[in-house]
Amino acid sequence: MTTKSIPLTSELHAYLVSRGAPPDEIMRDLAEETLAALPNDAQMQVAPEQAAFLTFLTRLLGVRHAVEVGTFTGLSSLAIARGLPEGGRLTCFDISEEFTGIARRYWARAGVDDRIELRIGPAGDTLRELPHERHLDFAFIDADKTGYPIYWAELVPRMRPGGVIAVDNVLRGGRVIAPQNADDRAIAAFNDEVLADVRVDAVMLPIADGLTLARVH
Ligand SMILES: C[S@@+](CC[C@H](N)C(=O)[O-])C[C@H]1O[C@@H](n2cnc3c(N)ncnc32)[C@H](O)[C@@H]1O
Repeated sequence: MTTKSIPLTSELHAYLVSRGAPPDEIMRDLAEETLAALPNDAQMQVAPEQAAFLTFLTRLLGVRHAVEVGTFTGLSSLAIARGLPEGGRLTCFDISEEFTGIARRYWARAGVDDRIELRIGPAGDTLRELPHERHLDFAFIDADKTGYPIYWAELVPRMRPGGVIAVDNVLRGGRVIAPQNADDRAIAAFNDEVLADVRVDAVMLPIADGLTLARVH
């Protein structure tokens, strides 16, 4: 019995990943290629247990229409797409053709490219092009941290009642309680905004760098 999440050593993390839903060969290759091609950015990928959780959650919620803000080389989008049923759709938003060029290849290899649409451009602008209706079942926010309040403002009114928004990096490596830069301060303020938002019920989970799940009323 413990009243808080236990710290994960590298060994314990490897155990958790191996006994949870370990990444398959395609996801392992994607992680390896990302590290080789983009060594300075590879840490932006979601953790393997988060990828497994995103697939699980997408299936659990019966998601048919999902959005991702911040696609990078495609690990989280691949995980979400794999959880979609036949006919399900994932719309991805990113600013980088270079990063998402890698994503496109892995979506094709995994056979999910036909259910993913990629929109390139600043998500603050491109999200506004989505229908102004409550049509989204699931959204994952994992882009530039100062943009989170904008993405939240665009997404919440578009979620169907009971739809869920997942938000990554809400702990900022622990720095949310003593912010050291603009991104830390943005996330600390964003977390306060979510807590005060009467349109949602939210929980903050200590998965990887912290993941908030918000259910929209
Ligand atoms: C943390 S990474 C996303 C990681 C991804 N979820 C994964 O699991 O691989 C953040 C991404 O946000 C994108 N990004 C940064 N600023 C953006 C903006 N204004 N609009 C859309 N995407 C943006 C970057 O190009 C980068 O690919």
